Amino acid sequence: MPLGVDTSDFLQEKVKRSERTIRQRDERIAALETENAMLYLKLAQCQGSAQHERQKSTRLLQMIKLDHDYKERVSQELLELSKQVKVLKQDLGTMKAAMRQMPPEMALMLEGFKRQTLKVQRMFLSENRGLEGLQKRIQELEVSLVTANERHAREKKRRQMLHNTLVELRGNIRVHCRVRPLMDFDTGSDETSTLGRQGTLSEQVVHVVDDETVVVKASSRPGQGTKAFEYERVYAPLECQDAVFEEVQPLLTSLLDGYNVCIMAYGQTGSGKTHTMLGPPQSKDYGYHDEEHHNPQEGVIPKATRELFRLLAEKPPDTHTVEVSVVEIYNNDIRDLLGGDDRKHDVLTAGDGSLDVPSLTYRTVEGVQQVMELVQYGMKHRAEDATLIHSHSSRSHLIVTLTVTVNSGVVTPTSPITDYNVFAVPQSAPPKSERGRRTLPVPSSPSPIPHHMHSKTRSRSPSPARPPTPINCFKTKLQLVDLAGSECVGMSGVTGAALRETSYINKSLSALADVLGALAEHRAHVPYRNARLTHMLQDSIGGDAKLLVMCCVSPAQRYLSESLQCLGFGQRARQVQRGPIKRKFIAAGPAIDTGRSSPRPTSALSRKGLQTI
Ligand SMILES: Nc1ncnc2c1ncn2[C@@H]1O[C@H](COP(=O)(O)OP(=O)(O)OP(=O)(O)O)[C@@H](O)[C@H]1O
Repeated sequence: MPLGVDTSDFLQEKVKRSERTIRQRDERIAALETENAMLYLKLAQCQGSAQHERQKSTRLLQMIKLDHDYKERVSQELLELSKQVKVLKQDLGTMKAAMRQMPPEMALMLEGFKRQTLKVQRMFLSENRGLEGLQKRIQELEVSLVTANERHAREKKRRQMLHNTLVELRGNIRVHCRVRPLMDFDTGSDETSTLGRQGTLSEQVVHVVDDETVVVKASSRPGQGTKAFEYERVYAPLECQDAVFEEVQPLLTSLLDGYNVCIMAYGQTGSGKTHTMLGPPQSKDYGYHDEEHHNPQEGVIPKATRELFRLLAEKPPDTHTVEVSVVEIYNNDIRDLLGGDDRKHDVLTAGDGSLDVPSLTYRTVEGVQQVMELVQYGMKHRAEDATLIHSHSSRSHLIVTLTVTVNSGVVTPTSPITDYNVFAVPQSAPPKSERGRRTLPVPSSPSPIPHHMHSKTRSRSPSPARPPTPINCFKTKLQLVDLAGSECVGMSGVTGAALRETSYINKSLSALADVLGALAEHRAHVPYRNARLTHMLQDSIGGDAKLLVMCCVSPAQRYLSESLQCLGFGQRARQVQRGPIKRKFIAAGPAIDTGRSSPRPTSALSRKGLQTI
C-alpha cells in the first residue's frame, strides 16, 4: 500500500463487513439452532409414534398369532367333528337299517304295554272299590261300636245298680276268720282234755278246708261232731299279714268314697287279735319299723294307715285332713290313751247326727309314722295283764279312729260337725293307777305325749273362741278295733278285779252280739247304747258303714269251746248280710259239750253265739 494512503477507512469498512458477516453468521447459527430444536422435537414425536406403532404392531402380531392359534384349533375341532359326524352318519345308517327291521317287535311291545296299563287301571279301580267297601265297613263297625259302647255303658250302669242293690240287700258286714298257727303256749301243763274228748289239749281241732270254710272237730270219734263254718274269707295258719290286708284294702277305697269303715278283731285271748290288727305283740313296735319300709309283719292298723295316706297322696293337695284318736274301753269306760289323764269320756251326738266323743284328744297326722307313734304310745298305756293263757292279755277294747275330713274349701265360723276347740292341748290329769291293777307310768309333764307329737292337737271341748271351720266338708271314720279277749273265766283263770274286767269285757261283747243280732233281724231298735263299745262304734256298724269282723281262733283243742263260741259269733255277724244262715254239718254229731255246767258271766253272748251254730 502506497505511503500516505489512509487505511483506516478501509479497515473500518472491513471491520464493518466482518461485523456484518459475524452478525449474519450468528443469525444463521440461531436459525439453525432453532431448526435443530425443531428437528429434535420432530424426532421425538417420530420416535413416540414409532414406539406406539411398534406396540401396535406387537399387539397386532399377538392378535394375529391368537387368531392363527384359534383358527388352528377350530380347524382341528372341525376335523374332529367331521370325524364324529362321519361316525354318527355311520350309526344313523346302522340305526336306519335296524329301524327298518324293528316294526313288528315294537308293535308287540306296545301291545304288551297297553295290556299292562289296562290291567293296572282295572286293579286300581277294583282296589278303589274295595277301599270304598272297607270304608263303608269301618263306618258300619264304628256305628256298631258306638251302639255296643252305649249298650256296655247301660249294662255297666245296670250292673252297678244291681251291685248296689245287692250290697244293700246283703248289708255291709263282712266276716273273715283267721286261724293262727299252733303256738308253744297251746301245750297246757295238764295235757288231759276237760271236754270229754280224747287226745291232748294241744291237738289241732280247727282246720281250714278252703278259702271260705273252716272245720272244727268237736269230737275225736271218727265221722262225728265235725262242724263247718263258712265266711267270706278264711285264712289258714300260715297265711301272712299281707294276705289279710289284701282283703282289707278295698275298704279303704270305700272310706274315701264316703263310707265309715270299721275293722275289728274278735276272739279269745291269745287267738291273734293284736297280731292281726297291729303286728307281733312280742316286738316293742308291733312289727312297724318306719314310714319308708313296709314290714310284712305289720298288722292291719299300720298297713291300712299306710294305704290311706297313699290314696290321699293321689288327691288334690290340702283337700283332706286326717285326725287320729286312740282310746280303750276298759270296764265300760272310754279312756283317752293320748290324753294323759284318767277322765271318763262320753259319746255325744253331733249336730249332723253323727256320733263323736268330743272330749278326746284328736291329733292331726300327715303320715303313717305319726299315727304309729301315737298308737305305740297309746299301747304302752293300754290295760293288759297276764292270764293263764296269755302273758300280755289285753283287758280292754282298743279303738284307733282315723277321721278323714274332706274339705272343698268354703270357710265359715259355724258348723255343727266341727264345732270344737281345735288346738287345745290336753292338760294333766290323775294317773291311770286309779284303774286298779294297772301300774302304768304316770306322766309328770302337763301332757305325757312326746313333744314332737304335739303339733296340731285338738281336744274337742266346746270353746267360745272357736276357729273358722269348713262347711263344705264331710267326714268319714276308719275305726280299727282290737277287742279284748272273749274267753271264759275258767279258761283264763282270772279272779278278783280281773274277774270284774272279764265280766265287763263279756258284757260289751254280748252287747256287740245283740247289736249285730238286731241288725240281722232288721229290728227297729238297735241297742247300740247298751255298751260304750257299741255306742262308740255305732257310726261304723250300722247304716251304710262297712264292717269287717275278723274272727281269730286258736287251732288247739284246749280252746275248743272258745273257738266254737267265736266261730258262732262270726256266723251270727254274717247273718246280718246273708239272712238266715244255712247250717252246714259235715257229719251229724252229738251236741257239743262246751265244758261249762255253770253259766258264764257272758250268758247273753254265749247263748247267742252258740245257738246259731
Ligand atoms: N297268725 C299268726 N302267726 C304267728 N303268730 C301268731 C299269729 N297269731 C297270733 N300269733 C302269736 O300268738 C300270740 C298271741 O297273739 P295275740 O297277742 O295277738 O293274741 P290276742 O288275741 O291279741 O290276745 P289278747 O286278747 O289276750 O290280747 C302272740 O305271740 C302272737 O305273736
